[in-house]
Amino acid sequence: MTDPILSIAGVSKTYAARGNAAAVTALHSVDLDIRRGEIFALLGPNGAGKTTLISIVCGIVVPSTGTITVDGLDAIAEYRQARRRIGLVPQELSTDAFESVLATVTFSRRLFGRSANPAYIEQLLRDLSLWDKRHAKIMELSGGMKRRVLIAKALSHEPDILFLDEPSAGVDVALRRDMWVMVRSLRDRGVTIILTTHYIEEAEEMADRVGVIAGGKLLLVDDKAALMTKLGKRTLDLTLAEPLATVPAALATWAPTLEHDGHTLRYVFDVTGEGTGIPSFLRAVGDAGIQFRDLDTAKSSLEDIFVDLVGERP
Ligand SMILES: Nc1ncnc2c1ncn2[C@@H]1O[C@H](COP(=O)(O)OP(=O)(O)OP(=O)(O)O)[C@@H](O)[C@H]1O
Repeated sequence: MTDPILSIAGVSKTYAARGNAAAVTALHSVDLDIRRGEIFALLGPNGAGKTTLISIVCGIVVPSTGTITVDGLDAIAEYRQARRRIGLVPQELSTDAFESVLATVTFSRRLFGRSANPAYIEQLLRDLSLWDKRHAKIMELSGGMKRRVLIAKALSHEPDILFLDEPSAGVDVALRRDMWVMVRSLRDRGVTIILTTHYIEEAEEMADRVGVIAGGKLLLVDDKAALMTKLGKRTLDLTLAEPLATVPAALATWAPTLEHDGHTLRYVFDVTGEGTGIPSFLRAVGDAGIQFRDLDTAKSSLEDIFVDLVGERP
């Protein structure tokens, strides 16, 4: 791969035992390279280690082992320079309740040592529909507006990499839509986006590549399309002219099932499997004298793939 913008190598994290709580290993030797300009979705159930990984990259949590390189900079030894490249939209807003929107976002930019750029901040607030609220105090804003402020803060210093931690959690439809429009336009401008999610649809809709994490282990990383093809299954449903009581022995090779009280003959196959395929199955159906009225095919969703891998719904 050409020159990743972010490289995570052998990163583990064990939170030490405290009081009655035992030590927790939240990450087990994670290796991950993020490509310049991609939208990467880190998909995993609660407690998988997503937030821990993001927090390590952003310098909020210290890893137990491993290295992180941000655009060629060591994220620990060259923390300030590396951190300047990164914007983080956390799950919750923790400070600034009494500040105005404009002051908060302007201050965030200064924190990263960037010179003032009122025109950029104005455009950012306009893009996030916050300009009319620029003089409002954070505490006066609705939950959705506070989320928008978090995004504005994360983008205030013009980062090259944007992390979105569970961007859709507790967000209404309008904000979600605005957010995705914005993410796509940021990507078009060359910003690399990494989002964590346990919503499959989000990964399916937005990501160029997907990484599946569970129990602190990165189980796989692949192009979304390749993942769907490689691991995807296809279902062929035949709506039968006459219902069947049992699957005819002649079709045993394909192991189809009967659904809807015998009205549907369902054949599920692995797209990469040997000897599978619709034509041979349909020939066998014809040879067995089975008539059908309709035919429907469907690909498995990322959700089905995830359940196969992780053994639970995200
Ligand atoms: N500060 C901490 N001290 C001890 N254990 C922690 C700490 N933070 C996280 N953990 C544990 O590490 C594991 C991974 O948690 P993490 O928050 O990274 O997962 P996550 O994938 O982001 O989950 P969620 O989707 O629920 O936010 C969990 O078992 C969690 O309880």
